[in-house]
Amino acid sequence: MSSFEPVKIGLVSVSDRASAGVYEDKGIPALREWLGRALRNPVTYETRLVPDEQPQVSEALSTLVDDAGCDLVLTTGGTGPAPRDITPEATLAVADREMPGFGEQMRQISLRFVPTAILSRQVAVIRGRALIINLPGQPKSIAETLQGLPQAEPPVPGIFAAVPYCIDLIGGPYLETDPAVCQAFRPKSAVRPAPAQPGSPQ
Ligand SMILES: Nc1ncnc2c1ncn2[C@@H]1O[C@H](COP(=O)(O)OP(=O)(O)OP(=O)(O)O)[C@@H](O)[C@H]1O
Ligand SMILES: Nc1nc2c(c(=O)[nH]1)N[C@H]1C(S)=C(S)[C@@H](COP(=O)(O)O)O[C@H]1N2
Repeated sequence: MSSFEPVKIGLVSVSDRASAGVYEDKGIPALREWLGRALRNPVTYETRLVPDEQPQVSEALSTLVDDAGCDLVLTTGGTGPAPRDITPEATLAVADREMPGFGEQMRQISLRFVPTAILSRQVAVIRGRALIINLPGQPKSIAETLQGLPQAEPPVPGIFAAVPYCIDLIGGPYLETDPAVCQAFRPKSAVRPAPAQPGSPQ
């Protein structure tokens, strides 16, 4: 039994073609794969695969937060400038407050990978006691933005490093990360001692 707090995470893949079955959705598996490596908490996932339609994306986000009780919701896809890219608008439509630093930092990180990073209009917002973050649609961009480039000189922290403390501040569960994947940052005063693991000395 884990003594880390349980967390509920919503994953929303916004893709016309994946939702229509034209291609296999790789967004949700990529999100689960990265989060599964990064988080030590027991996680329950709620997933949605939706087309690029603003009402459907907003509805998915609001029900994941209000009804399913997600602490964190990550979207992938639909952040670009094409007419059907509406994920940022759908996210802002359900926002209580904006968290502009996440989008700013993701575009900076992504510039290290692709010159078209600035084409992503991704946003992050708070709704109730949940954080909602947009990621780009390219499946490989998920690990790129969440993890950054920890081996680069100087290292580029991924945006997930700031997610646990943000969730603390909005009243959510205490997220613990595997430092080999993501070194979460909290001010010293906010760091809690790690819970004892079964089999570890008392
Ligand atoms: N959910 C997904 N699963 C697999 N590949 C994806 C997914 N979403 C995007 N991609 C890939 O990343 C590219 C850029 O993503 P983008 O969100 O701009 O898609 P798009 O061109 O709007 O198409 P669609 O909405 O039909 O996925 C896509 O052209 C596709 O190759
Ligand atoms: N890390 C990362 N960021 C990225 C990309 C990428 O491949 N990797 N693709 C860019 C491109 S080409 C576009 S058009 C925008 C928006 O993508 P979306 O519409 O798939 O969300 O994200 C940008 N950000």
